[in-house]
Amino acid sequence: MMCPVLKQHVKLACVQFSSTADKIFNVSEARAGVIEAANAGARIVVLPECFNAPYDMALFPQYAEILTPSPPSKDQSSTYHALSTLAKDTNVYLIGGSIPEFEPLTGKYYNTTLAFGPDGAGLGSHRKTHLFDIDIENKMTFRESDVLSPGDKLTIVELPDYGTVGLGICYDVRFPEPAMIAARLGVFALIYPSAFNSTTGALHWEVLARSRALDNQVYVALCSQALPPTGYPAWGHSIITDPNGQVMVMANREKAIVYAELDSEAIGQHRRQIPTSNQRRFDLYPDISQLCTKGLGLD
Ligand SMILES: O=C(O)CCC(=O)C(=O)O
Repeated sequence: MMCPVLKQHVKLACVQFSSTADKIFNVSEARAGVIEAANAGARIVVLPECFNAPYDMALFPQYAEILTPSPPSKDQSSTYHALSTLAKDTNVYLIGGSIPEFEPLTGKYYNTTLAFGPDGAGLGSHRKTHLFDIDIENKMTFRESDVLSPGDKLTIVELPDYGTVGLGICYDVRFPEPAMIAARLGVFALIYPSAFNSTTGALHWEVLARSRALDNQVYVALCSQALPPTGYPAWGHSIITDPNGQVMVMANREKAIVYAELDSEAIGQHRRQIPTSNQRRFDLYPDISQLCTKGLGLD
């Protein structure tokens, strides 16, 4: 098992805001938030799930973009390029929330996050692997799979100044296995652009963030959309937890930026104090990080 390494202290920010029907406005909101976070000293900045479009499956195809590093044609808006430029302008590692993706070869749609380095280069992408299909009577029904296809790989991205992070999107946080695999392979943080809702957010948001952190003794960041005046009732409460499962910071439901200093010593310290990572009984159950290497983080 690889020991997670955070090479140096780093300030991480979650930029929480709500998306509207106006893509240009949404991208400008993201830009303003990332600039503010960078000016406050953040070097890893995270945006919410579906930040450039309404979180509404019926509208996904209308907002979806082909994700390509090649320059956009004049009538093709490109969130890819806006994010790449933003990372470069602000000198941050940018985990670009998620955006609706159209894959022209297959005609499929995905919910996809993009990661960029401070030079603007794409570092990796993650297509949501577990689609949000739930039905809680009279409270919350959602079926991403009506429109979206699931991604078929787990994603670990290297941020050269700091180490590696595991990426997931929102509902992915409910699944401990990918988080565990990423942690065993040495990530210092699990990062999930998200948009829970009033029903499941109240039930499970904080406990999921804390569980993934404590299970794996790594940092966890969930960056949510804020609660909009109408439409999808995003839970907000962007949260960063430490490797001991404690909440370092949590927003309310309004627009906000939350910050936490990730300490390069903290993971090792918590692992020495409560050494579950060395006490696993692989004679009784398998080490899933050894079983699953398919597509892992390698675009
Ligand atoms: O897991 C949940 O309760 C919410 C998930 C969600 O909102 C999403 O995946 O977009």
